[in-house]
Amino acid sequence: MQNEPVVRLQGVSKIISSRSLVSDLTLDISPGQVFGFLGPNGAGKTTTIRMMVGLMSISKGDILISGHSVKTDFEKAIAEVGAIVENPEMYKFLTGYQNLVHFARMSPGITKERIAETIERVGLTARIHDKVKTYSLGMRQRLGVAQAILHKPKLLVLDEPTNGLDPQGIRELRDYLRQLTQEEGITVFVSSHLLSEMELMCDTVAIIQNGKLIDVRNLRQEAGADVLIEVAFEVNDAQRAAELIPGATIQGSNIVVSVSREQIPELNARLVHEGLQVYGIRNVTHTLEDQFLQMTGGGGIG
Ligand SMILES: Nc1ncnc2c1ncn2[C@@H]1O[C@H](COP(=O)(O)OP(=O)(O)OP(=O)(O)O)[C@@H](O)[C@H]1O
Repeated sequence: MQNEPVVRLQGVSKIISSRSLVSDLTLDISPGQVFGFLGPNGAGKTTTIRMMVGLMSISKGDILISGHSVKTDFEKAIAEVGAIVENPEMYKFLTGYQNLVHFARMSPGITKERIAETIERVGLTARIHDKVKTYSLGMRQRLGVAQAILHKPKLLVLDEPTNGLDPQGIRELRDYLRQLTQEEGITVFVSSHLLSEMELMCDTVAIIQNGKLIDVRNLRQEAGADVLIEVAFEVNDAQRAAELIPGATIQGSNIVVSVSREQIPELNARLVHEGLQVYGIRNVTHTLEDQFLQMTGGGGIG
């Protein structure tokens, strides 16, 4: 199916010794994007990922990967996944290329051409015949990603991939993950506790705290006519203004209304036409940062 979600979390919970680590996560991830799973330390990101890739059992609910249940159809589900959850296994005294060839032997059907293509995709061509022990952290990670996508999975899962990378490394990661979605049609699922990185890297971000899903946001919506923003009009008579504008709520001397950008001058004209004084118009849409700061009490972003 064309629009089938790559990942579907259906009421997923993890309970260990009667403690709930993850509660009732429900979420669909559509194909071809970089999807961010954002939350402070201990929020339940790794637990969720471990359930997605079969490293931990699911206490309640189910996870479907390309329509296959991780619970009841694990082989098919996991065939669609490439992941780096713990440090990928690599032989440091072999070259990157030798590592990939060795790894490819374990999965049937991976050709030499596919290995070459994958090396290209992760930008390791220039150093692939050097020993892994000479690689930087970023290069080891690229090799790990190459290993993870050799079998052309639909989903690539990376747990905190920016940890330990310098700003240049983070930038490169962002660029090649984006390219992977375009060139391989793969969906990338990354977790992080750093909002600033997620905002630059991801098309959609889900926020998790204390094991619960707080919000899911599309970060790539163009500011167009169909995007609603919250706008406050500061007026001399909020009561009357609210009567003139359907759906408006009163907040002190302001009315707040969800509108498209194009409607703002229209509403302003209506208020003025009805004899109201408009002292100010402000966009009060909560940014992701507002929300994340509120949620983490101000300490969660880097
Ligand atoms: N096997 C386990 N048994 C008991 N508690 C666990 C287990 N694994 C994780 N936890 C607890 O579950 C909570 C969520 O942990 P998890 O590792 O999923 O968080 P996280 O969002 O990935 O955070 P971090 O970025 O710090 O890894 C934490 O309080 C952790 O101590």
